[in-house]
Amino acid sequence: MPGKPGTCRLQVRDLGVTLEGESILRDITFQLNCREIMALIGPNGAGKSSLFRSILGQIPYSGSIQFQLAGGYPSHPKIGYVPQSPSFDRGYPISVLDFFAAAISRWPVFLPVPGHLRDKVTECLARVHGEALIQKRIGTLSGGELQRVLLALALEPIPQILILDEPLSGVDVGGEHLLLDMLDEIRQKYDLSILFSTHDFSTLRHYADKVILLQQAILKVGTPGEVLHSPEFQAVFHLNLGEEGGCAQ
Ligand SMILES: Nc1ncnc2c1ncn2[C@@H]1O[C@H](COP(=O)(O)OP(=O)(O)OP(=O)(O)O)[C@@H](O)[C@H]1O
Repeated sequence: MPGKPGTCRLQVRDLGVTLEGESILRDITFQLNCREIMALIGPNGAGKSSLFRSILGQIPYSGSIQFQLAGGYPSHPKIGYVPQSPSFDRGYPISVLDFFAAAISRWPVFLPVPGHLRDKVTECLARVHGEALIQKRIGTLSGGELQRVLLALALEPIPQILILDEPLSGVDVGGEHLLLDMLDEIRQKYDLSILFSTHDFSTLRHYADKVILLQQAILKVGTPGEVLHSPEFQAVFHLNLGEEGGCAQ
């Protein structure tokens, strides 16, 4: 379901980022509405992660980032963040339960997890249909399973905005659809907005309400069709995806 302008929204205006004297982002203005799924695309080094990091308050920026609740009241949003998939050593001995318990409660990973904490972890994993993963070793999870665990972590507590940095990388095609269907379910169930970056354009039509094409500045914003068929998109990626879009990388 597309976003509902006029209710809550994230408003980014004239955002600029300069790191080590180099301009990374400039003139970034866009709006993310309630329940909207927005995809951020652009070549390597375009500034996608930097934009996320500025919204998260991790790097300095110029311009403004504001969040308004329904009724137009300014507020500090709760933001859930799924970083670019970390890789774990296959032999890493920590279970999903230990990892999760340590992350949400600072419970030491070398102590047995008490019952109430196990129940909490089970409840969190259930939000992503991941209860069955609780005893698996974190290093043995597939790309899609690891993304689900990281997503469950970002949903505790339930945020108003969910940001995912390349959630589809390292996930196979079947897993991609599972994950994106889950994001769609989550935004409706918890009434939140989602901003994610991707290099996979084949899923955009089905899952994104809006797409931003970024290369230091916003080159194009619109529906997936509008962006994928724009001269700006073809110029940046030197390709023509035809009617149905395709898959880069
Ligand atoms: N801490 C930093 N100091 C200086 N330059 C940085 C820093 N972090 C990122 N950059 C530069 O900012 C630019 C944008 O990087 P960023 O990671 O935001 O791009 P991206 O679009 O997420 O790329 P990718 O698709 O490869 O993940 C790059 O040129 C990068 O080298």
